[in-house]
Amino acid sequence: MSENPDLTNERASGTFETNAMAAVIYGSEKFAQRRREITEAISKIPEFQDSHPLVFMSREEKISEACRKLAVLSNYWNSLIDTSDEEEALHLYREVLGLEGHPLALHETMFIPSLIAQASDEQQEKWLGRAQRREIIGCYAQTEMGHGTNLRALETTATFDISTREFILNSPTITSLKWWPGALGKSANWSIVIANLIIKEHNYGPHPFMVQLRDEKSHEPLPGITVGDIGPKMAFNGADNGFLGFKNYRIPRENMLMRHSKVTSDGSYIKPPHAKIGYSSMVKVRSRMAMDQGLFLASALVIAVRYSAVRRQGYLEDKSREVKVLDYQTQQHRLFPSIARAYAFIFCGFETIRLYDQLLIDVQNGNTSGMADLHALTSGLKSVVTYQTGEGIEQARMACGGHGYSMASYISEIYGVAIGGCTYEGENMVMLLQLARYLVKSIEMIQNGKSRELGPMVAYLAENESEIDLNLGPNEYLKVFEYAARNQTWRATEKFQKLRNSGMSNEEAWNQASVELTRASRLHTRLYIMSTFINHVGSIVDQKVKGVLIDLLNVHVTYEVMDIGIYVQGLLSSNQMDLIRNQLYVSLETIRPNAVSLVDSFQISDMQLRSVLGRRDGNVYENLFKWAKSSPLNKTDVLPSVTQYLKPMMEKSKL
Ligand SMILES: CCCCCCCC/C=C\CCCCCCCCCCCC(=O)SCCNC(=O)CCNC(=O)[C@H](O)C(C)(C)COP(=O)(O)OP(=O)(O)OC[C@H]1O[C@@H](n2cnc3c(N)ncnc32)[C@H](O)[C@@H]1OP(=O)(O)O
Ligand SMILES: Cc1cc2nc3c(=O)[nH]c(=O)nc-3n(C[C@H](O)[C@H](O)[C@H](O)COP(=O)(O)OP(=O)(O)OC[C@H]3O[C@@H](n4cnc5c(N)ncnc54)[C@H](O)[C@@H]3O)c2cc1C
Repeated sequence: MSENPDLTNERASGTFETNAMAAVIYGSEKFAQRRREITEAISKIPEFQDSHPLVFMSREEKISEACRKLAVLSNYWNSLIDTSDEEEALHLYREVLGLEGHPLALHETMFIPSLIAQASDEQQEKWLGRAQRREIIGCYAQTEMGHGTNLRALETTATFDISTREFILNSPTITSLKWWPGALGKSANWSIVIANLIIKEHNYGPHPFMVQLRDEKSHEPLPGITVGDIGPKMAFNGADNGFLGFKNYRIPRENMLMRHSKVTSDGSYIKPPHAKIGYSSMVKVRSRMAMDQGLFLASALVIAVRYSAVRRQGYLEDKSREVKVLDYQTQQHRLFPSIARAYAFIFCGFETIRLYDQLLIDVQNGNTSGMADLHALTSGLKSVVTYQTGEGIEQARMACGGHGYSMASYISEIYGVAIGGCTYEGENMVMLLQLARYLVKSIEMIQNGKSRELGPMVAYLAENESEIDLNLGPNEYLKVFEYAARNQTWRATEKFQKLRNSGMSNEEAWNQASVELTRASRLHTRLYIMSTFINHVGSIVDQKVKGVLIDLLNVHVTYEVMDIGIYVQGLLSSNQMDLIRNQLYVSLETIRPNAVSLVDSFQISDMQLRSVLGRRDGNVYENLFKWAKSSPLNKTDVLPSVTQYLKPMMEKSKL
């Protein structure tokens, strides 16, 4: 069937090449091209297609379908991608397995990265190759039923037995059961387990251990291990998140991951070069999250924008034909700022992934000085990005009206998966407060006359306000944001200090100032996102692409400043606020002809999108009908439940 003419016209009105834009989104022409090649190659392998729509499958079927595809994938892995390239691998996973989770997700995202960052050279020799060849399947078991955020309260113990040179793992209480780890429930046979290291009754706190959970031949749990699936979740139901308990389960001394902390055979403990070095796997995932969430948001927007270009409802001036809903200003206001955010998140994602890779090298060379900065940055970024992604996806769903609520849109699934990110890798509020610690310390440095020692990301906290001329473009909006973030950070810090100086304990003063502190963290992070977006656009060479991204940037900066209006009341007059509001409306109109091309440029395939509404060809209605007819409820005209219950009930009512 040919393309819906409404979408053809939209594409014709685009002022730039989507391949050129994809090269900017994905960091290079080479990677953008590789993505297309991988997608093309996959489309030719019929076994990678869903055997029937995932939304009609039970949880067991989803997990089984994911395993089937993983097994097929193992035959093609080396021919489809450069296996040393993480981004290619993740693209392949997204295409083939989609986003509902699968038994290798944690293997790739946490198990292998933990071995790389935490295992000694000898340990890597023993396990890393096996993991990379997928001879074993691993997971990352840290969270417990009673403890997730506060790692210092974890209860699982690994007690060193000097006589046998083994660690004895125990889960002393019900609350100490590991709870949530992905792939733990049924798939993984090994795990990195985070447990308190106990030597001679001294607790050295949480440390990572390499633990075999299941027999490599029979896959049966090993004696001393209780393991299973935690049940259905809001989304991610293609993954078997699990529980795990230990009863006097022994592992060799060599199974504690010993790149940084060490336990010698006589039970001596060697401290790591940085107290939080064992948290690196979490920083790794957090550093990926802006990119991954940006792609979740992008997926929802591809669906909503394409659908809005074929959905006609109501009239503007021309009463002879209903208009595309994309022509309504309210629809544009609902969707276009999120397009801008998706671009901005992906640009930030590339930056934080690069920073993590550099930090990994630095730490391996003994330099841990960058850890605090990256921890603060990624803590704030994961929190703001996951929250705004959830908001944006929900708006995309509503922008699709009734059909958005149908699983045919697939938006609810994207939403469910994306908002998991508000919780995993550290609940958002808690991570905002981690960043706040860093911001408060920065203010204290300024108060103590040490402004010069501030890092580049917080130097603005020491600056004075300057006059704002909003006709000058994005950099002036950046100054507005700096004003807001600086003011809020000072206010929140001063509140905390005042409470503490009044005699309150440090902890209680912190708690009483914490809402204000999280507000400071959000503003600081949104400033970082804006400045990364501006810098990125500034570096683009292709003038057509750059022109459109400047338009998108204008949507971003005006929308963001309007959104934080309450924090800039002392800086901007109501006339200036009106001016910004009008600039936003003008920017929405400017971006309108490029809206479809901007979402096309994400180059997310129909296979990956799984959305009837978001199809590239725009043939929504006929496929929606086809999709509904394929519902298992439509296999028969009269359901057994009607025969068994409703008919007798109706018959009885007739008497
Ligand atoms: C996600 C990648 C996906 C790729 C997908 C690809 C797409 C494929 C498509 C679909 C497939 C779907 C696959 C999706 C995969 C889903 C993955 C889900 C993964 C989820 C895994 C988990 O959730 S694992 C568990 C995570 N748990 C947490 O994050 C716990 C949070 N808590 C903490 O981190 C800590 O407890 C704390 C930081 C909050 C506090 O720690 P602690 O009590 O020890 O410290 P203090 O508060 O006292 O602070 C002391 C001091 O330390 C500094 N500090 C803390 N952490 C760090 C650090 N990491 N680095 C450096 N410094 C640190 C802190 O700032 C303090 O400093 P001061 O100077 O004293 O202020
Ligand atoms: C989809 C998904 C996948 C996951 N995968 C894994 C995995 O593979 N491995 C693994 O180990 N774990 C995993 N987890 C667990 C996850 O990491 C934790 O759920 C997360 O870290 C949050 O911890 P919590 O559940 O203890 O929340 P809690 O800390 O109990 O949070 C509850 C509430 O308390 C508040 N709160 C807690 N502490 C503070 C504080 N200090 N100050 C202010 N407010 C506070 C929070 O803001 C929140 O509102 C996964 C979770 C999900 C949802």
